Amino acid sequence: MFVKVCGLATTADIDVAAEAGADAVGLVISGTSVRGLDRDRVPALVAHVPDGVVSVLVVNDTPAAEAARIAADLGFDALQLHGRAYGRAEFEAAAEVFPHLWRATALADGPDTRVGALGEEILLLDSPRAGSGSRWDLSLLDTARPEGHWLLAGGLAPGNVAEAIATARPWGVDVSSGVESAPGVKDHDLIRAFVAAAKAAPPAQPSDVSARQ
Ligand SMILES: O=C(O)c1ccccc1NCC(=O)[C@H](O)[C@H](O)COP(=O)(O)O
Repeated sequence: MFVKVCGLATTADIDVAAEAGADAVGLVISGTSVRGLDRDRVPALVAHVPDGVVSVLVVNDTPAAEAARIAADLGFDALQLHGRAYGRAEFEAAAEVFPHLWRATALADGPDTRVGALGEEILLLDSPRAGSGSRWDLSLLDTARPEGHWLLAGGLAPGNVAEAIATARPWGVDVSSGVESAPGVKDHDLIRAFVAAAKAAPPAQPSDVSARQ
């Protein structure tokens, strides 16, 4: 089970996630998120991500091509374009600069659920309110379940991730609010507990596929 911990804010957060066994960590640049980092802090944080852990730049209101340039310049491994602001044209513009794109969307918005439909390497299905800790109706997957490299997100936490994996059968999971002690403040014990619970859950898909390019 591929596990991403999102919205990290300090080098200690990164160390804990990596030591716990997270496969990917997300750093958020956003004018609307409590987890939005001052841009001058991002270079040191991404440089701190150890080899073997996928560093993901997460944006929701930065123009896609600009975000792609930041991802390329700072040496991120992937760029997660989050929300309805990013359509095919934005993905194509970003891919010209930086090819390792992840598409984050809400199933309630009726997106194309084929992984790679907009050229992305990974599809992330989230609640309509990203980063809010809100769960969503996983029965929507019954008629629109993706295949391949897709992550389940939205209101996951150490205590519900195993059940969510069993229901949704994703390739991986993503968490932010559920491993925090307060909005934007990561709780290191919760990160450890989340990664352990997700890794212990029986995989619903083969894990022999890697997201690292
Ligand atoms: O985390 C945020 O604050 C955020 C803000 C704007 C766009 C995306 C954001 N997060 C992206 C993620 O990948 C989150 O981990 C995902 O939405 C799940 O969040 P949560 O329900 O809080 O676990």
